[in-house]
Formats: sequence, C-alpha cells, structure tokens
Amino acid sequence: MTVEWLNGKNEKDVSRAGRLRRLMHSGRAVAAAGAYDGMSAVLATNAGFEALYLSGAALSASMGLPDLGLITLDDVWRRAREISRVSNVPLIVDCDTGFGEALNIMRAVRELEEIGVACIHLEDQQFPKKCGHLNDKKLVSTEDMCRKIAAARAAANDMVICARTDAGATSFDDALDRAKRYGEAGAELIFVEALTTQDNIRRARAEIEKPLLANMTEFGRTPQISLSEWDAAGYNIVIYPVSAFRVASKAVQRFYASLRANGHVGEFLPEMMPRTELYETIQYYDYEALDGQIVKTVLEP
Ligand SMILES: C[C@](O)(C(=O)O)[C@H](CC(=O)O)C(=O)O
Ligand SMILES: [Mg+2]
Repeated sequence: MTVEWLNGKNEKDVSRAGRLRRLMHSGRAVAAAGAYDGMSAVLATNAGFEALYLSGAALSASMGLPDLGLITLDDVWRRAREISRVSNVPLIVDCDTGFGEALNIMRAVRELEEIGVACIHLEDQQFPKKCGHLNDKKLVSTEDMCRKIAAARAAANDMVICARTDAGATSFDDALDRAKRYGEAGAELIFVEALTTQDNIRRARAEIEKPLLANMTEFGRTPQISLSEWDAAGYNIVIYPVSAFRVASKAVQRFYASLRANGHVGEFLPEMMPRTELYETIQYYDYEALDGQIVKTVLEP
C-alpha cells in the first residue's frame, strides 16, 4: 500500500479482522512479522507476510523504555496508526493488560478498531506487567481477566480479541484452565505465554479448542521452533515480536561505534539502503507523481 491511503483507495470495505479470522482458521500456521513502525511494516508487507504484529516490548524499547507497562494507549495507538496507514495486512496489537479496567479496555478496542487494527491481545498480569519470559510475574484472578475479555468483546464490532495467559510460569495446569475460561469469556484466539517444552506445546493444542497464537520470541523460554514445526503442532498464528527490532538495533549499534571510531560511514555504505531503493520502498515517486497530477488537475481542469 503506502500512497493508497492518501488516495482513499485502501480497501476500507475489506475487513482486516475478517482476513485475520480466515488465516486463523486456514488450518496452517501463519507467521505474523513484528513491525515496530511504518517503515518496518512496509518492508514486512513487501516481503509477503500475511499478518503483522505490533509488540509492546519492541515499541517500548524503540522509545528507550523497558517493557514494564509504561507505555500508554496513546503510544500504542500512534504506532498502530503508522502501521495500519501504510499496510493493509491484518495487524495484531499487543495491548498489555488493557491500560486499565473494563472501560479503559473498551476505549482501547474502539480507538484501535477505528484505525483498522484486526486484533488485540490482553494479558492476565498485574502492574507492573513484565515480559512473559521473566520471573516474578503477578497475575489477576481468572474472574477479573474474564471480565476484561468480556468488556473487550462487548466493545468490538469487528476485531479479534486474543487472550494471553502468563500463568504457565507457576502452573501449566492453571494456564490451561485459564486459557479455556478465557475462550468461554469470548476470546477468539488464545496465547499461552512462555511454552517451555514440547510436551506443553502439545498439551496446550490438545486441550484448548480455540485457535492458538505462539510467541516465537528470541532469548526467552520457548525453544526456537520453525514455522513448519508450529504448523505440525497445530498452532495457527506465530508471532516474531521483537526479531526485526533486535536486528535493526544491533546494526545501528555497530554503525554508531564505527562512525564514532572512524569519522566516516565508509565500511557501512554497502550495508545501507541506497536512496533510490529507500524512495521506492516508501513510494516517494508515487507521492510526487500524485502531487503533480493533482496540481495539474486543479490548474488545468
Ligand atoms: C510478546 C511480547 O509481549 C511483546 O511485547 O512483544 C513479549 C516479547 C518479549 O519480551 O520477548 C513477551 O512478553 O513475551
Ligand atoms: Mg508484550
């Protein structure tokens, strides 16, 4: 997409949530690439991904902040807007614990649905929430979380509500029990966080009837598993939440060190996206052509 959003031709009538539902029920595992801003969303879309994921961890880190529930609905909304403007690909947005209680969650659903977000996920942690792969997470009660899910469902016209449980860190049985209850409360997609063993991966699939989201984050508790293996295990959506951000951050870190040391960008020139490729990626020339055409139409009707 990109320039189409300005042109009013961004398929407003095609529901992204509907497309995500089709993917969730396609009978195969679909990769949702982590996109943390407009540019990464364009690159992931051009690479052919069928779904995108806006991670709270990547968004926080891109703001120089830890993933401890410091980001607000406004922060998430702005970044989701950047992404949904330039890509038609269904976007799943990490809404942490929902930015508050029932009414806050309802507002989050409405605000994000209005900008074309296909799905949000809510997790059952207390503040300060943590990355699911860390220790000492504190959970809200199953009943409180079910109320949050019901609130999200009540507010959603056309949005997939995904529920995440972080209970696995202390009891996998509790995680499975919660996952089932969250499904009954209205979650269409279930995210059992930090699956540590193949046995847990199998049990979650066997015991939870709803479509499942798998979190293929790096350096966490879940072993690195390929998309085809998630597919064989019967999972439906596989997110790569922080991967692209990690790659970009490492590259930028190396670049700054080199520039600081050498006083020129020399060795990094071949690593850079050249001007023309950058412009083509963000459709610079299409915007320019649109401008020229509109001006011409106005001046020479
Ligand atoms: C999925 C996640 O919620 C995220 O914000 O991307 C994180 C990812 C991570 O920290 O690696 C998580 O809590 O798993
Ligand atoms: Mg998160």
